[in-house]
Amino acid sequence: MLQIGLIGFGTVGSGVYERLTNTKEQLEQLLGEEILISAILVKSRQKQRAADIEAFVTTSWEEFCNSAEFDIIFEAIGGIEPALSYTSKWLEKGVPVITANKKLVAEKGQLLERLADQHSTYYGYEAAVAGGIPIINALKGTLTTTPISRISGILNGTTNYMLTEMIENHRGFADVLLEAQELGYAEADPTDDLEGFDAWYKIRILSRLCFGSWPSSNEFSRKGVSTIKDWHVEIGERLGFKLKLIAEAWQGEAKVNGSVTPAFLTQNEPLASVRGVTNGISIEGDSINQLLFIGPGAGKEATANSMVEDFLFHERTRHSQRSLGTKAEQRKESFTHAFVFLTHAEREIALQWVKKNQIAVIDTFSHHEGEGWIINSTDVTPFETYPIYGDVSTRRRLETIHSAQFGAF
Ligand SMILES: NC(=O)C1=CN([C@@H]2O[C@H](COP(=O)(O)OP(=O)(O)OC[C@H]3O[C@@H](n4cnc5c(N)ncnc54)[C@H](OP(=O)(O)O)[C@@H]3O)[C@@H](O)[C@H]2O)C=CC1
Ligand SMILES: N[C@@H](CC=O)C(=O)O
Repeated sequence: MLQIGLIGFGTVGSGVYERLTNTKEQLEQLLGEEILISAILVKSRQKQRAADIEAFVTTSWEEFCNSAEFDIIFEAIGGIEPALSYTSKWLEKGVPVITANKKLVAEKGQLLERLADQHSTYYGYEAAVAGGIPIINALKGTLTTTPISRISGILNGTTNYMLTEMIENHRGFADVLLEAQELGYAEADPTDDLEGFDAWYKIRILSRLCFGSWPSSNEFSRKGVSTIKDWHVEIGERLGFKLKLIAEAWQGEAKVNGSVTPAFLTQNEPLASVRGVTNGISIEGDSINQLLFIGPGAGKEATANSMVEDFLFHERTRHSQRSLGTKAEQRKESFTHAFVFLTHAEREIALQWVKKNQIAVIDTFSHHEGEGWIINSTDVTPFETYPIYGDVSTRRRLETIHSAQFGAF
């Protein structure tokens, strides 16, 4: 009999319980043995739990550990501690651990993978990136030697859901955030979603799989959605762009670069049509051109499905691993233009700034709160600036129309 331990019984943990219970027969057939959810570890003594949980539920770590001879542990509590100590304990005993905890994987994945190797077991983190999309095991299992030059995507379901609702249904920020929390999409502290931490953990994990080494926390930049104003979004829409929180990592000349930032996408960029809680991931390389993965990025069922499939993947293909010796292809900077937003009071300074730096402004839009300028530069500007993804080179150039203002370049 295969004994299962669940650490955490919130949105994801309870989803894993339901998935295991509802597909028990099928799983037992596949695994060739009976499965039993032996114990569940939670934090709060006060919380009401469903009456029909057929497992020992405890708030005591010691009781949990002594309650069974576990063959597999699912961790869905989040954060670094105590998840790190709990995970280490089971890996050291040679028990595989399946997690959805992207923060722990991004910050301590190197250590935990080493521990798993040393004890000939498995640390599975399929569900930690992009909820229901099987991207981790696709990279490990079927793209093992494919050279990759860039990976990019919409990796946070909460903010994509919020941006979609705010733009398409004109709803307020606080209202949609509350809904995303009620739907179980947001992190325990939603600052992780809003300030881009969640997507930043995920792109660091993907970067490790695509380019070989674990990026440290200061190597990838991060900007969340909290600086975005309604009028930035409105101007972007009027000029035909979609605003998305984009995470990317690419192989530069000397090192791997990475970032998380709100960005404006042209309509024909595949990720521009990724709406709601859906995530999208694009993988680029010479031999594959572009692969796209689109699917649910958060939520109970999708994430629990990934955790259970991760466990089965391990059982079937114990030795699958992306060859981290795969030579990565180099990429240039992945955008050439940016959107600059200025208040009307900043206009004169901005005009002087573009002239002094010989930067071409190729389109503008004026709003009662300020202006949006599309510039052909990727440099840091003194104004609120977001990259543009997609080809804007054929846009109407302004210098002939406004040469008196912008100067002719
Ligand atoms: N929600 C989602 O859509 C997704 C979440 N994830 C990740 O999954 C993990 C869990 O998220 P989610 O299910 O949403 O979180 P929840 O807040 O819904 O659930 C957390 C669970 O962990 C338990 N817990 C928290 N701290 C401890 C502790 N110290 N000891 C024992 N139990 C503890 C809580 O206990 P109690 O019930 O007593 O409060 C609760 O059952 C996180 O790492 C998250 O990033 C990944 C993909 C998608
Ligand atoms: N808070 C996360 C949950 C899944 O990883 C998100 O919104 O994407």
